[in-house]
Amino acid sequence: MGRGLRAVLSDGPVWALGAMSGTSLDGVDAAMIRTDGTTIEAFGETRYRPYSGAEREVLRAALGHWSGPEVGRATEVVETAHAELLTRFDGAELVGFHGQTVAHDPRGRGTLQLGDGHVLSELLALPVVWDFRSTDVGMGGEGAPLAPFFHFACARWLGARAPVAFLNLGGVGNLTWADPRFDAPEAEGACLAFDTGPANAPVNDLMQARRGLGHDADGVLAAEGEADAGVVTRLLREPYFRRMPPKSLDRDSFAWLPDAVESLSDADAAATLTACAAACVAEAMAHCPTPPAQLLVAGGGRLNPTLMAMIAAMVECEVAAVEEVGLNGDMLEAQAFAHLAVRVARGMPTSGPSTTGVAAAIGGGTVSLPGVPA
Ligand SMILES: Nc1ncnc2c1ncn2[C@@H]1O[C@H](COP(=O)(O)OP(=O)(O)OP(=O)(O)O)[C@@H](O)[C@H]1O
Ligand SMILES: CC(=O)N[C@H]1[C@@H]2OC[C@@H](O2)[C@@H](O)[C@@H]1O[C@H](C)C(=O)O
Repeated sequence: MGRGLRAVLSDGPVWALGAMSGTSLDGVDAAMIRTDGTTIEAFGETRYRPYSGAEREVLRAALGHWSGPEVGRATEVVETAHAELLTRFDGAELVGFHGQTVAHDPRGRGTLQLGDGHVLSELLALPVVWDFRSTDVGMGGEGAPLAPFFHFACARWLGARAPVAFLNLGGVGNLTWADPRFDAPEAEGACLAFDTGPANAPVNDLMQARRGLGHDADGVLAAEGEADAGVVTRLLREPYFRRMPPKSLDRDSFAWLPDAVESLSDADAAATLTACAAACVAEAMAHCPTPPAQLLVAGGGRLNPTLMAMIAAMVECEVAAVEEVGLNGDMLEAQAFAHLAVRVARGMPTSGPSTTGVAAAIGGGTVSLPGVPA
């Protein structure tokens, strides 16, 4: 049996390659993991391919668009970057390709991740699982977050005996509370997940606009400023924070936020937007069914000491980067889509009522096989 087909048809562990282009628009992460879709057996090679400044501008121009020339140009950037990166890996049997979200409106127009998995499948001569979010949205779910069923597998992998919380601080933040004492992530009560609020994206946009920089490196600028409590309070008064989870956000869901810091100095604006991200996390913790022993943080925001200190000051439990328990905080999302690809290929669910709000646990995603026309 061909390697690719074994990954789809057998039920044993396989090497899966996952790729994620996140809402921060910084680049593509890719990672191998050996899994049967339930149990993580090993973590493998990882690689990163940053977007150039010009590529990032093409992606940024497509944000909020559902079709048109901006989307066409951004799709080309996404496909080229993934082709460059994924052809450098050896030994993968299956690929999970998330693509680039440019628009997400689950209760309205749907969700859009750029990049055609069929093209990638032909190029890599491997089965590619892609378009992970559409089915969930089509069935009434939020379409996000999808990493939670992988976080549940991580909680089991690290041998946790009590509920743990995973926080991803990307462009947007998302939280998973997972109880590893359950057998499966879709079991009622095993997971609760949702987007916490804006995380790095507003700070990145501020740095781009005011300083021509991609982000506030090490939170240095935010540390020099003073947060405007009025802006933080206004954000937390948004109806989103009253909604019970599951719930998800678009990258730029709170479009008024940049204007609210317009009159502040660079440092005060950075401090305010960083405090907003931290306050959203603190607000989110109140939704955990039971207090987790630890808040394990992944995503680029964990490398921002100012943001991490603000979060630690606002929440009750211990806050630690996922590296402290042996995971890779830069690659957790790429690994998630490798794990989820195996689940999709094998007909296992990737989301459920407590992670996306979908009516019943379902497996989203399209499987493209090389040599089989789209
Ligand atoms: N040393 C650092 N200091 C401050 N911020 C940092 C640092 N390193 C990374 N970041 C932030 O993390 C971001 C990248 O995070 P990450 O790669 O987790 O996001 P993403 O995967 O694109 O987003 P999402 O999870 O929302 O899809 C950068 O754009 C930057 O804002
Ligand atoms: C629609 C979309 O792409 N959402 C992303 C985004 O980035 C973080 C947060 O918002 C999360 O909901 C999701 O990504 C992660 C990987 C997820 O689905 O779990």
